[in-house]
Amino acid sequence: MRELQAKIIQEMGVKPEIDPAEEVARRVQFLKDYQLATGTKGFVLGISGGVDSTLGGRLAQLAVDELRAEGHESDFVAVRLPYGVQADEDDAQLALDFIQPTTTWTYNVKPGVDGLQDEFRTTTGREITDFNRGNIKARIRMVAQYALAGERGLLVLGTDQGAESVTGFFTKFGDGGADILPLFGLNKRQVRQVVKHLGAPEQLWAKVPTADLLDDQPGRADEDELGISYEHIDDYLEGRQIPADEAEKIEKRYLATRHKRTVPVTVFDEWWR
Ligand SMILES: Nc1ncnc2c1ncn2[C@@H]1O[C@H](COP(=O)(O)OP(=O)(O)OC[C@H]2O[C@@H]([n+]3cccc(C(=O)O)c3)[C@H](O)[C@@H]2O)[C@@H](O)[C@H]1O
Ligand SMILES: Nc1ncnc2c1ncn2[C@@H]1O[C@H](COP(=O)(O)OP(=O)(O)OP(=O)(O)O)[C@@H](O)[C@H]1O
Ligand SMILES: [Mg+2]
Repeated sequence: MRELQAKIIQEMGVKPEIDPAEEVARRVQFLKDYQLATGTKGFVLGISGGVDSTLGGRLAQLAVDELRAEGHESDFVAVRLPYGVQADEDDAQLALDFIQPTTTWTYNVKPGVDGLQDEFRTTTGREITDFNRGNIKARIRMVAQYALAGERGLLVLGTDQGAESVTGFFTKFGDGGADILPLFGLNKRQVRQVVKHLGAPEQLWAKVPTADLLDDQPGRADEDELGISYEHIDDYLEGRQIPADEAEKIEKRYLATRHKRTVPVTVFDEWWR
């Protein structure tokens, strides 16, 4: 195995194979223990219709069901955060049907995003790029979830998992901004495996991953933007050998995005030198 690969696998905590039932039990227990230890009242998570939030949402609801059955106060707020009308709204509704959340809300991020876009133009005299605006969408979703969390004493869940973490394929302080990460340690195919094990319909577990942040290219596949396949990323994280040029692409992204996987850098930090 490549030297950096071994280091990355240790940091990402990905196992070469998993027992889905064991992963569900461990992660539901983690959510329950964390809620009880912090004295909070439950969880909030944006549900996009993608496979990561489908799993994160279902695990949260399973934790809430168990906490309630044990006599604790607990709520899971599943929040739809569309930018106006979402093209794959059907998938989001299917995810909600599967998750069965105690509470479902819809919080349209369009007015917030458009307001910032207008003020960007006023401030700079220029039109914001579609790419940069995509990151604003992800950050406004974070703001909306923290508004709900602050009001109700909830924890914001994040859906960061191994394949996204290693490539830094998330918006810093956007979808990367969360309190706890119940999927961390799984790669993308393991997320699918666990969702399938929990009984989600194929339309959800087989869905092509998309950040879906661009107006110019709606539903653009992550793999297209990344230029690396999830098959290769997953194999790499399971310790398998992949073509050297693909491994180099992953490692280049890993090194360039270290700043996203740490708390803000201070004068005491040396890791970046
Ligand atoms: N070396 C360094 N040390 C400390 N900070 C550094 C830095 N380099 C950049 N930065 C900061 O980081 C910022 C760039 O990071 P960021 O704002 O995240 O922007 P960036 O990484 O350029 O873009 C986010 C990427 O994540 C993808 N994404 C986003 C959201 C969801 C998903 C998904 O899979 O669903 C994917 C999105 O498609 C895009 O490719 C810079 O503007 C700068 O402020
Ligand atoms: N339209 C949306 N509505 C609600 N939440 C969203 C929306 N888009 C993104 N999110 C939130 O941002 C997170 C990161 O997006 P990401 O695309 O990585 O995950 P996903 O859509 O759940 O799965 P996939 O990566 O397979 O598309 C989501 O898990 C979800 O919590
Ligand atoms: Mg998505």
